Amino acid sequence: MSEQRPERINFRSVEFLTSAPTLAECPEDSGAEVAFAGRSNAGKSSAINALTGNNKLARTSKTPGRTQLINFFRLSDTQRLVDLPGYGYAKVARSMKDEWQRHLAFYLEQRQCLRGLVLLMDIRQPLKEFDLHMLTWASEAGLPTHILLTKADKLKNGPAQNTRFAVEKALREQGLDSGVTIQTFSSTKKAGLDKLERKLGEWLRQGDPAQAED
Ligand SMILES: Nc1nc2c(ncn2[C@@H]2O[C@H](COP(=O)(O)OP(=O)(O)OP(=O)(O)O)[C@@H](O)[C@H]2O)c(=O)[nH]1
Ligand SMILES: [Mg+2]
Repeated sequence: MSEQRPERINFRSVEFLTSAPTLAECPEDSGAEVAFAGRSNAGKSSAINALTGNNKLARTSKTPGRTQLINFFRLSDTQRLVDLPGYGYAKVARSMKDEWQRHLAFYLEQRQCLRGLVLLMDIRQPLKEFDLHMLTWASEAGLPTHILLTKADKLKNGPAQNTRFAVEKALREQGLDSGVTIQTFSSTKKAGLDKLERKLGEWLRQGDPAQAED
């Protein structure tokens, strides 16, 4: 069986595209998009920077809730990465949180170009309420999800993999494991980048006429 090896996506060619205050103001719903979601401070912006090799691209912060706009990054004319605002920011009013949750659910369900969701969780506190909401929405929308257990550098090697097994088991038990893949990750140590790149490449090339086999 001959396997075609499509060209790797050059994540380093990334450029900031636009910020949208609401999902209604997103760029045109065409091409292919992958969104990064997760609780505030989970490391979404750091992961995008590590992936693209550009530490100045997405603003990171020790203060949770730094990313309040939906930031779009362009990889090519038809491929984008999306940094979603963190959820679970204590200082945001309850009504705003509810509003944001509605937007988020709408985006996951309606956005045609959305190929997959990267869901980041701090490896020291995975599967919080927000994460389960996201997994439920993604599952309902039939959206493949790749979980990054971030800040794995904060743990020793063994326990990091044990956490992954525990999360996999919990998802199976809750019937939320369909279409979900999981890996450990560290932006600071650049650990797990290859696996993440492969998953994103798989998603972003879907439906790309340049990659179509005939
Ligand atoms: N040790 C370690 N720290 C990390 C890692 N990834 C992120 N951090 C730190 O965690 C904090 C939050 O990272 P961000 O990337 O800003 O998190 P975010 O999910 O974008 O946060 P919001 O924009 O507030 O939603 C920063 O101080 C980062 O330096 C990691 O892999 N290892
Ligand atoms: Mg951020």
